[in-house]
Amino acid sequence: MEASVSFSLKSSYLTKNDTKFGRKCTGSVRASSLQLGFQRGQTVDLANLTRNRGSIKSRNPPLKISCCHKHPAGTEIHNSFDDALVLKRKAQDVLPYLNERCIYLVGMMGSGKTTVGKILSEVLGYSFFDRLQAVGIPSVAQIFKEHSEAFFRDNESEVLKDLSTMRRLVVATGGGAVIRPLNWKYMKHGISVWLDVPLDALARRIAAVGTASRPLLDKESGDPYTKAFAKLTSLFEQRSDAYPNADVRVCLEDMASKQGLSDVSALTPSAIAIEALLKIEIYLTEKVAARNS
Ligand SMILES: Nc1ncnc2c1ncn2[C@@H]1O[C@H](COP(=O)(O)OP(=O)(O)O)[C@@H](O)[C@H]1O
Ligand SMILES: O=C(O)C1=C[C@@H](OP(=O)(O)O)[C@@H](O)[C@H](O)C1
Repeated sequence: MEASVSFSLKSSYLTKNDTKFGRKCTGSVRASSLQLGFQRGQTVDLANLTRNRGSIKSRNPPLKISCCHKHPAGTEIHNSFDDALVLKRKAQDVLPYLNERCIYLVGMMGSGKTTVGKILSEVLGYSFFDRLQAVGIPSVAQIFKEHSEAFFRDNESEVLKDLSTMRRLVVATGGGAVIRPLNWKYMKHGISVWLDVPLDALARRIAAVGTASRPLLDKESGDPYTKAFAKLTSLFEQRSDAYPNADVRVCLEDMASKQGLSDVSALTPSAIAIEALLKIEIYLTEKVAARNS
C-alpha cells in the first residue's frame, strides 16, 4: 500500500486563561509562525525543508508538518490563578536563558509530556509539537499496525532531525525516542527535560484512558492497569539508562516528598510545569556560571 504519513505540528493551546498572561493569543501565534516559516493552518513539507535524507528517505513517504490551533472543549490547562501567575513569572525568568532554544520533553508513556508540554509552550509563547501524529493514518496505533515499529522509529528520528534546526518549540517526544543515541544528538540542540513518574502512577493514568492508543501496551493481556504496569516495567528496564541523558530531571517522587504528599497523583500538571521551568532555569544559569568562571 502506498502510505502517506505526515506529522502534525500543533501550536500552543489557547485557553480562556490566556488573558491572565497579559498577552494576546494571536501575538504568540504570529511570532511562532514567523519563526517556523509557516502560516497558521499551512502544511509544511519537511522533505523540502531538509536535504540528504539518505536511505531513510528512499524507504519512507514524505513527512509533512501541519500547523493547527485546536483547543478541545473543556480542557483546563491551569489549575489556579496562582499557578498561572507563577508560571508566567518563571517563564519570563527562563526565556532569556533559553534564547529561543527548543525544549524536548522525554519520559515514559503517560508521563505527561503532552499535558505539561502544552502548558510550557503556552507560557513561553512557543509552538507545541506533539508526538508524531499521522494525518491520513489516524493514530500511532495504526502506524504500528499497518507498517512496523521500525518504520515508526525511523520517522521519529527524521522528524527529530528536522526539528533540531528549528527554534521556539516545545516538543513532546514519544516515550521510546530516547533509545536511539542519534535522537539525543538532535535533542542536544535544545534542552531536554525528563518527566520521571513512578510506574504505578503511569499505569493508573494509562488505565484510566485505555491502552488502545498505545500499541506497545495493547498487546498484553489482562485488565488495563495490570497490562500497562507489566509492559511499562519491562520497557523502563530497557530505557532506564537512556532517560538520565536529559539535561534536566523532573522527579515527581521528589516533588511529592518535598510537599509532604504521600502520592504523586496530587501533583497537578501546572505544578509539574513550574518545577520544569525551575529546573531548566537552574540548569541554564549553572551553565552560564561555569562558562564565565
Ligand atoms: N499531573 C497529572 N496528574 C494526573 N493525570 C495526568 C497528569 N499529567 C497527565 N495526566 C494524564 O495522564 C494521561 C497521559 O498524559 P499525556 O500528557 O498524554 O502523557 P504522554 O504524552 O507522556 O504520553 C492523560 O490522560 C493525562 O490527562
Ligand atoms: O514508549 C514508546 O515506545 C511509545 C510511546 C508512545 O508515545 P507517548 O510516550 O506519547 O505515549 C508512542 O510514541 C508509541 O506508542 C511508542
